[in-house]
Amino acid sequence: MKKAVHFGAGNIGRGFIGEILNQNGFEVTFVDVNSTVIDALNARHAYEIGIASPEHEKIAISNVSGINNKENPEAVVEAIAAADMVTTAIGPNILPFIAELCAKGIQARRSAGNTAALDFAACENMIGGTAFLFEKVSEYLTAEDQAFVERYIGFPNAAVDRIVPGQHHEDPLYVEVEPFHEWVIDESQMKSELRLEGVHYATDLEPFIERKLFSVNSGHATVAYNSAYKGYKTILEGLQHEEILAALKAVQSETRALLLAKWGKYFTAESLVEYHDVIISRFANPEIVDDVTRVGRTPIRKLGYDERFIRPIRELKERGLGYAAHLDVVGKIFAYDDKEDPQSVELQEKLTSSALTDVIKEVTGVTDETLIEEIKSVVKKYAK
Ligand SMILES: NC(=O)C1=CN([C@@H]2O[C@H](COP(=O)(O)OP(=O)(O)OC[C@H]3O[C@@H](n4cnc5c(N)ncnc54)[C@H](O)[C@@H]3O)[C@@H](O)[C@H]2O)C=CC1
Ligand SMILES: O=P(O)(O)OC[C@H]1O[C@](O)(CO)[C@@H](O)[C@@H]1O
Repeated sequence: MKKAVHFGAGNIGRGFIGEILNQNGFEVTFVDVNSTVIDALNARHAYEIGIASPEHEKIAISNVSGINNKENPEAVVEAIAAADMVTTAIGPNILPFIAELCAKGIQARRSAGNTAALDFAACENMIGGTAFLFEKVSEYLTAEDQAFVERYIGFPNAAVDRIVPGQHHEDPLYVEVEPFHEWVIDESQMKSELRLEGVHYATDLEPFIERKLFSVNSGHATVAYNSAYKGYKTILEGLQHEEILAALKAVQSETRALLLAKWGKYFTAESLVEYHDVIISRFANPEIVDDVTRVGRTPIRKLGYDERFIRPIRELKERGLGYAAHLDVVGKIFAYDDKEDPQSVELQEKLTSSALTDVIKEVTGVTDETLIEEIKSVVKKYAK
């Protein structure tokens, strides 16, 4: 049986990556710091996924186990040494913390003379997520290890799309997911010959990951921050408000203009409208209760230079295209106040203790003075 190691036994890990790996006949070892989940995986070696649709289909997942990387890092190294595939879904901020273990796993393969090709795929909401992981892993590799990686280990970028909301069930392993799913891996960066059913292999990931990130993630975040601003608790509640739906459609329209300008070879205006309409219906799935706080989590990350708002704004501006709808959401992200979210607390503290221009520069990385002034004006407009 083929073996996969997956970092992050959370929502997307169990609710999507685990399903695809299981359907492809893999034995999956989940690596996580959550001992409740890891203990349950080792006790049952199985779990269930529920599909959030009127039919409420259930999918049984088997041949799974877990390792707590805090308590048993050596077991993770051994698992990577014997793996046929390694994936992650732990959040972009956490990737640096697993880099050393990944490097040790690679070194263990090299010491054991295991020259079977292996790919690492980071399945995070991030452009160049696996490349970022590789950069961090490289910090722990010697020149000899690097030569080994060059021959046998691939770090293909990937994009995953499935809405898996926060889970509140008695069973810590049960996970409810939307029916839609899409997993794309950049085949040109792979070393292994393994190809999975249910994964789309592309040689040009960039247009597809940008379409996904700037449509699903920018769109969802637009609904979340607008909903938070108006005091709604769930995405579905917020979407009932016509101004919020209009804000989403305005962001989508700017996104289409950018995607067509950059990637007109891949997409038509009609196909993008269809893609965006499907996304609205996914956000409005009545079977899913998705908290605004989940979709709005980590606002400092989401205000990043290459993230879902600042990057499209920069790229639209460079092309002389409109970006008012994106900019409006940026104002509401700065106003986002969730006492349970450490980044939201940090952002609000920065706003009270430092000059606004400095906070904008630090958080967004923007240096264009005109844009900084525009951001300042929306931040002031929505400051509470
Ligand atoms: N939930 C969703 O709908 C989607 C999420 N994603 C991406 O997948 C990633 C994970 O998201 P979710 O599954 O929603 O989050 P989650 O919070 O449910 O899962 C993350 C898991 O990582 C674990 N973790 C945290 N620090 C760790 C460490 N140092 N070592 C090992 N495990 C650690 C947590 O305990 C948790 O189980 C994010 O990058 C997200 O953007 C991508 C597409 C869809
Ligand atoms: O995981 P992040 O980057 O915090 O953003 C949450 C996002 O995850 C998703 O659930 C799936 O991509 C989106 O719907 C949402 O925008």
